[in-house]
Amino acid sequence: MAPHSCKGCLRTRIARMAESNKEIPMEVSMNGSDTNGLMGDNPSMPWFGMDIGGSLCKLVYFEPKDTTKDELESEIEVLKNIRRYLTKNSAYGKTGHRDTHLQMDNVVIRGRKGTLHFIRFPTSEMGNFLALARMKGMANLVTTVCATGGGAYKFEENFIREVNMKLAKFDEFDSLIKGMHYIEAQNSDECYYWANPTDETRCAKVNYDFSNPYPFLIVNIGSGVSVLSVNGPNNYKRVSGTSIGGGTFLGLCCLLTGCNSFEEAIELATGGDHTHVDKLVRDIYGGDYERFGLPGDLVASSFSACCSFGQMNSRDRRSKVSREDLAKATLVTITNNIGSIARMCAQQEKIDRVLFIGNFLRVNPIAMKLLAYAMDYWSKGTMKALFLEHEGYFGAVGCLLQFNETTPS
Ligand SMILES: Nc1ncnc2c1ncn2[C@@H]1O[C@H](COP(=O)(O)OP(=O)(O)OP(=O)(O)O)[C@@H](O)[C@H]1O
Ligand SMILES: CC(C)(CO)[C@@H](O)C(=O)NCCC(=O)O
Repeated sequence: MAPHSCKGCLRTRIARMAESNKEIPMEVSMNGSDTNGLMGDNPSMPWFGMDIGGSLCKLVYFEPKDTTKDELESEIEVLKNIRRYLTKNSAYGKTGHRDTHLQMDNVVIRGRKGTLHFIRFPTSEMGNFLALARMKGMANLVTTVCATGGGAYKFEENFIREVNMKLAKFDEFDSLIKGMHYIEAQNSDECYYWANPTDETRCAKVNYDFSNPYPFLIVNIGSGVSVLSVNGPNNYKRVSGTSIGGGTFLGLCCLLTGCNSFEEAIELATGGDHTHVDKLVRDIYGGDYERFGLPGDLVASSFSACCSFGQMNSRDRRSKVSREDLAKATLVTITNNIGSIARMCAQQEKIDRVLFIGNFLRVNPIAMKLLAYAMDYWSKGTMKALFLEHEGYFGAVGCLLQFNETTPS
């Protein structure tokens, strides 16, 4: 589908309103000037980018701040209400959240200056989201929304049927990379690494200058994990992936501990000790396995302490394991596995900087520090784990940027 140009869009809107016998609002005038915040060849407001993933839907909303008094006065009520609703609240229903700490002011998109707002909700709530969008009058706008992620395909029909919205679909990895470069260039504090990741007293986030990025590896930890080798702005390939990702962590943690949310899982893990659950090299060797550089405190076998006969029999040992320990062991198991795949991919691609992103890293310093340590240790200091503040939002930003730039599918 070719993206709308301003006038084409206006024509389509009027035609669609006429087709559906809707009253054409006064604000859409027939002389070709659309007063709903349109300028030049830009698509009509509101500008959204959506990344509809397997677990979370990420919604980026661009709020124009350069609107003239005249434009503001003539803006239709529905648009005003949507802007007010999105920007004055930080929670939407029971499960929608705006990450206010990530908000970016004074950004320029397609020549318009404004603020980027970052909103997320579980993809399982898509039905409620569409009902809310309808209630807020979105169905009367006849607008196109940029979308990426698997859900852009899965829910395309629902958007048309329920809110009269067309999805301009963009590839999830093209969007991810474009969004990542855009945000990184706007925000000098975006990229960082963890210094002294294993020392609680000295451990710190340190700013990293990523202005000369190529080549680098992206490890996107969402529900599943994708590994991309990036050699230039439009030159990348997906080199690997694993189904054992953020969704696996949350699923297993809920099953093992009875917790009900990602936040609860992370909170439990923070108070846990994985060595009560895992078998370490020292449990097998009595110390380090020096010849092959395996330190005694390395996990030799995940989750296997609970089923071995040592000083305690397995049932006694299991009864001493807390929910916190199980959550921590799950987090360590999944994270180490991802770290190991990342390192092998980096080695194969001859890349030394690995950018870990995705919402699995949200409020999750344990995983970030483990990844930082693992990359450094196993590469003998030659590889660096990097992180970005807007960890899970790049796809949504990237597809918003591509609107009108290329022809979406
Ligand atoms: N509030 C939350 N609710 C659910 N999962 C969360 C939450 N916060 C962080 N997560 C973690 O983030 C993961 C989803 O990350 P992300 O949004 O990057 O991926 P996705 O786009 O849903 O998945 P995919 O790209 O595989 O389709 C979850 O599996 C979970 O581990
Ligand atoms: C299927 C996607 C790309 C959807 O974002 C992601 O969940 C993923 O990369 N999963 C891992 C698939 C695999 O390589 O085993």
